[in-house]
Amino acid sequence: MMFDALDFWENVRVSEMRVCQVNEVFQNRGNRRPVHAAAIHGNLALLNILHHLGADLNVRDSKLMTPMMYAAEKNHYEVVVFLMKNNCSPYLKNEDGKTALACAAKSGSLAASKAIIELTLKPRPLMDVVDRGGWTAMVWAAEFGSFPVVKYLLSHGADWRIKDLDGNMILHWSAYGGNKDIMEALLNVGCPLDLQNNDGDTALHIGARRKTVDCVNLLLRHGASLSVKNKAGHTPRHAAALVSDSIRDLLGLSEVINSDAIDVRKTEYGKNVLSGVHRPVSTVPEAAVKSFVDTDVSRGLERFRVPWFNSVDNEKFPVDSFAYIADNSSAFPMDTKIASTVNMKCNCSGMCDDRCACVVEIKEVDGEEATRYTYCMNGLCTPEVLRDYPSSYIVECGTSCGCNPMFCNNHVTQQGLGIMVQIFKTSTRRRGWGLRSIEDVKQRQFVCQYAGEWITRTEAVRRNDMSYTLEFHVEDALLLDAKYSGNVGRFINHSCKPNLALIRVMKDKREHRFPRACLFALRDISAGEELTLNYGEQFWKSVPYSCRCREVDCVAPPPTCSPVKVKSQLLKPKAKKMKPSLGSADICMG
Ligand SMILES: C[S@@+](CC[C@H](N)C(=O)[O-])C[C@H]1O[C@@H](n2cnc3c(N)ncnc32)[C@H](O)[C@@H]1O
Repeated sequence: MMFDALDFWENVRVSEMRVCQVNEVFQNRGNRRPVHAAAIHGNLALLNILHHLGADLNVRDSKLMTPMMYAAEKNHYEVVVFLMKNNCSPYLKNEDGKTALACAAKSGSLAASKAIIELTLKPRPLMDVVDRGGWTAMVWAAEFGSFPVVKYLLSHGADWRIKDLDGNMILHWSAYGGNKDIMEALLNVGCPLDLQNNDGDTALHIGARRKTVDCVNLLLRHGASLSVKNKAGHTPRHAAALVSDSIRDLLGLSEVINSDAIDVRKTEYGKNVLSGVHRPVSTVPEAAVKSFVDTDVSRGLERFRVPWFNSVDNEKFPVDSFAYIADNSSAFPMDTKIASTVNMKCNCSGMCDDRCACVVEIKEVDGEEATRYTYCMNGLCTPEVLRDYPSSYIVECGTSCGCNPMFCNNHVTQQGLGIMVQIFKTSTRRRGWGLRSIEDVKQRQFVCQYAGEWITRTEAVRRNDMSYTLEFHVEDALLLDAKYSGNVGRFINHSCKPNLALIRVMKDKREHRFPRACLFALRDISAGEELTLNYGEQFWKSVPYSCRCREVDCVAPPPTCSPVKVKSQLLKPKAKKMKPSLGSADICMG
């Protein structure tokens, strides 16, 4: 027996509530049950009681809505978390075919969207579920103008290429919704600008018709075509003629906007080029505008897609020249025995705090306690990590720790890529491909790992190419080589004024000997900037070419030795004894 939760929802005083069954169906209220009411109202306590009394949490009302869909729609994220943890399926659909995630996205409920994604084991398929109109959750967020939700879903790998039943892509819906930030984010990941739907309309036709001035302006700046005709034979100008003066003026001025908007050579490091979809303009020689390819170089191994882009020449990205790995690997059985006082396991439950054994360091000599370099609540590494760089290192909680990786914020680098990046062809000879960010990055934010294969020095000599090799100055350490197996880190070029720091991160005993090399932002980095690292003096002493970072204060010395000498240097045992402990060690390239 249970009191009427629906009365509770309608603010009827408790004394006036009537008693009802836990699973009673209220036919006069769309076949909802008490659990629906508790979810709609965000009443977690009531939901808990109902659950303990045996209420079914996955029940549907006459519109096939589950309690989780209602809670998601209203952004009651604690209720969503509770339902997810109590085995409610995020894949159930309502009568329109919408999942709870789509309900959350449509109403701009960021916290609820996050709760669903983070508590779903493999969230990518869930994000790409379509409803009866062929719309994904992200399309709903774009139409209803929720930039935070679109950004979150995009950054977690939601597929922007899915077309709806009318052949619209999300860019069409974003032009319809009119939110310029959403449109910019979509253009930045490579949404095709002039794609036509089943009626032949591009996003520009739709923006013009809907009078979404900001979006029309943005589309024009990215080079959207004014001459594409839809099936009725109308160009975007025709569509605009049916609407307001502001749009007509905008389209009338479009040639002026186009002629000075995008110069590939000027903006190679700028935002515009990231769209990869702009058309050649008069200032750019035809041959200089090449390809943007939205394959995922990581082949699904990263939580964000990794596209490549070449606006410089005809070289295609060498997909098969290396195997993509998201974490370090080794071809050798590795001796992981360590003599260490470093604590590598905590007994926390749920979320760790500053008493966590992974975070607190017991000093060897006097038994004093100190806080290690770790992360702030917002996920950025602490300022001390960069202050004490390169000797700083981070200990994260690992698989044998008691905490819950879902809630503990000491697992930052274990989720793969930290930001959305793009591999691009640089325009400087010798620098080849590089890596850039396609979102703004905060100082101290985790960017990515430098993943590679652990190899011995003998193997390094056999490979005879130190271009992708990281050396950890730790006693009898192996070398980390990304030549044949690596991740996006292997495309990071050197700069004498770098924007990334390479920090050692360990999460368990094995990683104490073989730490992961993780890259954190040394300063705020804008979307479009190339990500760079300082390879260290040793690297420039051993290569037969000089640095071409183009920094004004480039300090790389001119070439001093031949490739043959590099090889013979490698064969000799190191003259200087390697640094004995992690605490004082640093890492360098080559
Ligand atoms: C780790 S790889 C970086 C990715 C590389 N650009 C590619 O296309 O695969 C290191 C190599 O990039 C090139 N490189 C990186 N930074 C450079 C710089 N500042 N000047 C000249 N060459 C650079 C050198 O050939 C170096 O051996």
